[in-house]
Amino acid sequence: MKKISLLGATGSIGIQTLDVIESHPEHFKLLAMSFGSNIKTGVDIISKFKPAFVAVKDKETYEKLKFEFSSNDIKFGYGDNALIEAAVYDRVDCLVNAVVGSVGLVPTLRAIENNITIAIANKETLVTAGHLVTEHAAKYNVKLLPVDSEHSAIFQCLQGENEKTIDRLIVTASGGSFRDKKREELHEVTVEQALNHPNWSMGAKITIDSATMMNKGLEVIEAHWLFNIPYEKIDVLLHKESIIHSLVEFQDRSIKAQLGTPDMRGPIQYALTYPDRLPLEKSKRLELWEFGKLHFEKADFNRYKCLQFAYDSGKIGGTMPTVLNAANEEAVASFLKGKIKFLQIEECIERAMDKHESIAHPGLEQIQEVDQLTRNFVQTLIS
Ligand SMILES: NC(=O)C1=CN([C@@H]2O[C@H](COP(=O)(O)OP(=O)(O)OC[C@H]3O[C@@H](n4cnc5c(N)ncnc54)[C@H](OP(=O)(O)O)[C@@H]3O)[C@@H](O)[C@H]2O)C=CC1
Ligand SMILES: CC(=O)[C@@H](O)[C@H](O)COP(=O)(O)O
Ligand SMILES: [Mn+2]
Repeated sequence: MKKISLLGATGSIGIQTLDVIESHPEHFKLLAMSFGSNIKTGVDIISKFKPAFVAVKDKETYEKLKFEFSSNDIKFGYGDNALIEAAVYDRVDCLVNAVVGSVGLVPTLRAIENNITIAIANKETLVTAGHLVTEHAAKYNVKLLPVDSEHSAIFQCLQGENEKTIDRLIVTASGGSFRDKKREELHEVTVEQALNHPNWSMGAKITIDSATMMNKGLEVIEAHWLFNIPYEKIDVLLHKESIIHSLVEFQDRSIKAQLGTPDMRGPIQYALTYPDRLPLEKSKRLELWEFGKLHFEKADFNRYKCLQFAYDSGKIGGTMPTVLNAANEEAVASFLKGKIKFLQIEECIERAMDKHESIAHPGLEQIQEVDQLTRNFVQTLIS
């Protein structure tokens, strides 16, 4: 029985992780969880799964939960320390980090220090401080298992392979909600249009990232850290059906790909069962004849400027990816609130990166300081 802590339980990945846990009660037990402030969904999850510890973002939500579950034996906490407490609770076997944003960084580092296997969906943590996370994982001999569909695909392609023989990673991209629009048509697009992803139902932030193609940029940096591959050997391929989840090319020009219907429960479950597999309940079998054709296009870096920014920041390294990520988080949150237009997201990121001089080999405090300064700077551009 694997004891699991789940950060971001009320989110898109969180709910699908709970679905996987629920379908294999003999294998998985939810011991601790966290969420932000979606109390209605949070209460439903707590009532059903009865975890031993629950962390929430703010005191108000905490007080309401304490009252709601006063007759139960469940412990509650709130704020940053509670998020860490949930991550390492009772030395769980596996932390599923499905929170959104760089808030997931410190809990991940603390879980690694407690020798807890990390199933990582929270790509912002790897983008903002990939060197700290991977160095920590190596130091404590802890596994970092990918949940993101592309990285799970690459990870599955690499099973049984010698990593020295990898020639190239090919990360596939759907193109997002505006893939059929020209750049000139993006000036007046709405939040509602941007949230309409063609293939996946996901949280708001990642859906906007997918529309700007920043999601793919973040994934390139995520792949760099997870698989220790230089940026020159990571390509992005437009593939509008999201059926091939990514590919690996080896030195002998052989290419392996991982395919499946777009269903995040597959990668989530694989991270939880690795190196084994279990049946995936209620899953649709992929029948390639239903598609007939699959489509591929070269990624255009002038059309998708965020993709270029991500490669640039990754190659510069140091604190530049921290700036890329923090500026993007701040700009996307403002776009979602209707404060800026869609194309201003990339303007904010470009200006934040232009202003920043990267610090090489930053420690946690420097990362946190740069993250906060970048957010403050982006706010001055918005207000
Ligand atoms: N959705 C998907 O299919 C995929 C997602 N990912 C990645 O997984 C991560 C989660 O994505 P997704 O599930 O879509 O996101 P959602 O927005 O759906 O869920 C985010 C979760 O994090 C919680 N949360 C948000 N902010 C905070 C905070 N400051 N402190 C504590 N908890 C917080 C939310 O709580 P509440 O809502 O209660 O406030 C919610 O439970 C992201 O990094 C994303 O890029 C990767 C691949 C696919
Ligand atoms: C499901 C998943 O892993 C998302 O990150 C997905 O890849 C988004 O799709 P695109 O960014 O390719 O539009
Ligand atoms: Mn992905």
